[in-house]
Amino acid sequence: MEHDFWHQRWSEGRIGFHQSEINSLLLSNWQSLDLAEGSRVFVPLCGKSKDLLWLREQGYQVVGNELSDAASDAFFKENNLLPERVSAFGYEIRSVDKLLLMTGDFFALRPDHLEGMAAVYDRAALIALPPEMRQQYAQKMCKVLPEGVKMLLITLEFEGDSGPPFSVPGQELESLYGGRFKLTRLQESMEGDRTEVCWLLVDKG
Ligand SMILES: C[S@@+](CC[C@H](N)C(=O)[O-])C[C@H]1O[C@@H](n2cnc3c(N)ncnc32)[C@H](O)[C@@H]1O
Repeated sequence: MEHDFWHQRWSEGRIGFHQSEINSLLLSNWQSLDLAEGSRVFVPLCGKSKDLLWLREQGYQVVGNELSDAASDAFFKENNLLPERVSAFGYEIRSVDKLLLMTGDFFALRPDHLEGMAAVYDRAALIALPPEMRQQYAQKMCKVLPEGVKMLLITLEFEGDSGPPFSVPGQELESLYGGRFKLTRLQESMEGDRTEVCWLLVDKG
C-alpha cells in the first residue's frame, strides 16, 4: 500500500477506522498481558487512536508509530496536549509525559528504536495492509522487537478480500507469527458483518 494512499485518506478525512471511544477488546483483554507498570508498549500504525491515551493512563511508557504527520498533529491537538518536538533517527518525534509518537515509515524501524519494549498493541495495523505487505510487516516486527515481548493483536475476519481493511484469518496469523509466538484467540465480537478478533501472542523464547 503506497504512502500516498494513506496521506490522501488523512487529508480528505476518510478515516472510518478511527474510533471515538477506547476499543472494547483492548479494555477487556489487556490484563491478559500481565505487564508491570512502567513497561514500554509499542503501538504500530497508531493513527490518532485514543487507545494511546488509555495505555498511558494505565502507567505504561507508550511509543506510537504513524506515517501521517496530519494524524500525529491531530492526535495532540484534539487531546489538548502540547508535545515537545524533535527530528531524530529519520522520524519526526513528538512527546509528552509517558507518550512518544514517531512519525514516519514503520518499515524503516530498527531494533534500537524499540529497545526495551515489553509489549505491542496492534489494532487495525496488520489488517490495513494487503497480503504481501502483511508478510513484510510481520517479518519486520519479529526483526525489531526484543526477546520476551508480548502482543495484543486485534484483527477482523469477514468474507471478501478487497481492503483495506483486509480479513486476516487465524491460519494466516499462525503462518505470519507462529514461528516466534504462541497464539491464543482470546475473544471476538461482531461488528456488523465482520468479526473483530482479539489475539494474545507470547514470545516462545
Ligand atoms: C487502519 S489505520 C489504523 C489506525 C489505528 N491503529 C487505529 O486503531 O485507529 C492504519 C494506519 O496506518 C498508517 N500507516 C500506513 N502505512 C504506514 C507505514 N508504512 N508506516 C506507519 N504508519 C502507516 C496509516 O496512516 C493509518 O493511520
